[in-house]
Amino acid sequence: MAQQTLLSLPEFQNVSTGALVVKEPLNFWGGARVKPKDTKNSEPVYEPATGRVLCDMIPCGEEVDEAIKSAHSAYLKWSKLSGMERARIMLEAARIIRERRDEIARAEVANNGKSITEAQVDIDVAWQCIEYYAGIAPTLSGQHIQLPGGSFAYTRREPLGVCVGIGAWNYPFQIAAWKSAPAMACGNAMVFKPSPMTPVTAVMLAEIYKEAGVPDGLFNVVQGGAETGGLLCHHPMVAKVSFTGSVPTGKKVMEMAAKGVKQVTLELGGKSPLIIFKDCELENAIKGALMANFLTQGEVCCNGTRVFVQREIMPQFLEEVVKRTKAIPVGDPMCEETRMGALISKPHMEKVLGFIKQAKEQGAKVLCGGERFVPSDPKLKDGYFVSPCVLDNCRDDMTCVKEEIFGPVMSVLPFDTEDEVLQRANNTTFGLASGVFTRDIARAHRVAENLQAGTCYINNYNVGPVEVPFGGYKMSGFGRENGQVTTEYYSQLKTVVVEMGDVESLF
Ligand SMILES: NC(=O)C1=CN([C@@H]2O[C@H](COP(=O)(O)OP(=O)(O)OC[C@H]3O[C@@H](n4cnc5c(N)ncnc54)[C@H](O)[C@@H]3O)[C@@H](O)[C@H]2O)C=CC1
Ligand SMILES: C[N+](C)(C)CCCC(=O)O
Repeated sequence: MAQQTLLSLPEFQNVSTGALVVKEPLNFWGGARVKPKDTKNSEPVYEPATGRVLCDMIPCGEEVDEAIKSAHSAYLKWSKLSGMERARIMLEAARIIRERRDEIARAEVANNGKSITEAQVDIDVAWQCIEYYAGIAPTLSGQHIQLPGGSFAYTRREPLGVCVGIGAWNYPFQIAAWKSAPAMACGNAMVFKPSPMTPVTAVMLAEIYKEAGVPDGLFNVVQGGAETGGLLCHHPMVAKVSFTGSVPTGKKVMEMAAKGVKQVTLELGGKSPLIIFKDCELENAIKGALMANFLTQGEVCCNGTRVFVQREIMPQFLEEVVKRTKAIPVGDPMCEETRMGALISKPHMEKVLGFIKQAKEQGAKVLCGGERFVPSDPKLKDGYFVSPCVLDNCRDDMTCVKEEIFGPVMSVLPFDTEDEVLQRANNTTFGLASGVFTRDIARAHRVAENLQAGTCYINNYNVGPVEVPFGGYKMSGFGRENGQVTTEYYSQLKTVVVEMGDVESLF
């Protein structure tokens, strides 16, 4: 099969698994792709569905400084525009993403391994996020405060300056949009570092912003891992770091940012509870449990992986969940019929399989899946596929119930009473999301109030409209993404006090 590169855009729209090769530089600053200075630390990036090398990720070293300076010069121009002017450009970017949706989705699939159907939704969420913050940009305003004697004060909502975004590999394009859209709406510039495993699509977003008319340097992409991330977090010209990833790395980012007293948003992992009461609408609860566990091969931070089911309905619940889990079409992520693609990497696949093995050793029962899956298509034989797994006989003290697996593994736990299940659901250091299925309206709101998590879904799971704030409690992080409130995390308030009379001095 002919190899296709990102430059051949018309063919790219039909690119199939195993065919894409990315050769262009993946850094972007000053309004253009930038070749890395030093290729010696280059790392191969794999296509998860085939195990084939897709491109090389060449980490940025000292060039990070150029990207940050480029962002700063753009910030000086962008921050002087009115909200309406910024909105017009952001709306144009959203329009271009809509137009190029399938092409971006295909690149995302080749790099991440998730199904094309999901990738298309992710790209839709990305343009919706930019559109949403374009709408908010002109509404940003301060307050007028009347003081005695005709004096007054007013507040100005001002940008922070250069913000850094550090992304994870599970939603590469969407995370870049979730971070850049509110940052730009508030008048900031951004330097974004994708995960070294998913370097391909963030730079497409950079090109789209440029085409839409942002000043050169407003949204930049630097490639790299921990070292590059460290350079960004330590840089004196950076005002804020917004991070998505694991708890241990989040702590390091916070420590580095603390040295420069930089603001931080941390969007970390979870081990979220989904509570299914016997009075639920069972069909919806089953669908909810599947949505809570199997999107993006289970590699979703807010997944409801501890599924608490009231004992009386456990048999019906398990029978139906297992039947539908077994029926999930796993395979070529570029095919429209596929509902589950490949995990991000071989080591990650092995880690997930290790969790399942350990769960069995600790007494859990595998009701289905949990094995490496080799699709019949020979080109997928080295892909990182795992059959979706449902674990029964789980106890709260098992590793699979306590730790984030980040794979297609649902742990099911019986419960008897509301008080008991709330106590067990909250018995975790995480607090990203939670869910409850019940027909009892009072119970639903009581449970939502008592769950210690940044989000509680009532009678659904994993819906994420961009209008709604998203973020964690406890060790799942702080700060929020999406929703109106996120402008507060990308801006600062200046108070201006105006004296209309004479100065009354004590001296
Ligand atoms: N909250 C979420 O959405 C996600 C959570 N995770 C969790 O994290 C686990 C490991 O995944 P990783 O991608 O390895 O997560 P990670 O936390 O190591 O990496 C996330 C990002 O931080 C960067 N980074 C790593 N070390 C850094 C440092 N010292 N300074 C600054 N930046 C640094 C990485 O290059 C990447 O861009 C997963 O198995 C999962 O449990 C992973 C991805 C997303
Ligand atoms: C599943 N969704 C889209 C609602 C949230 C994804 C958040 C993340 O894992 O970065």
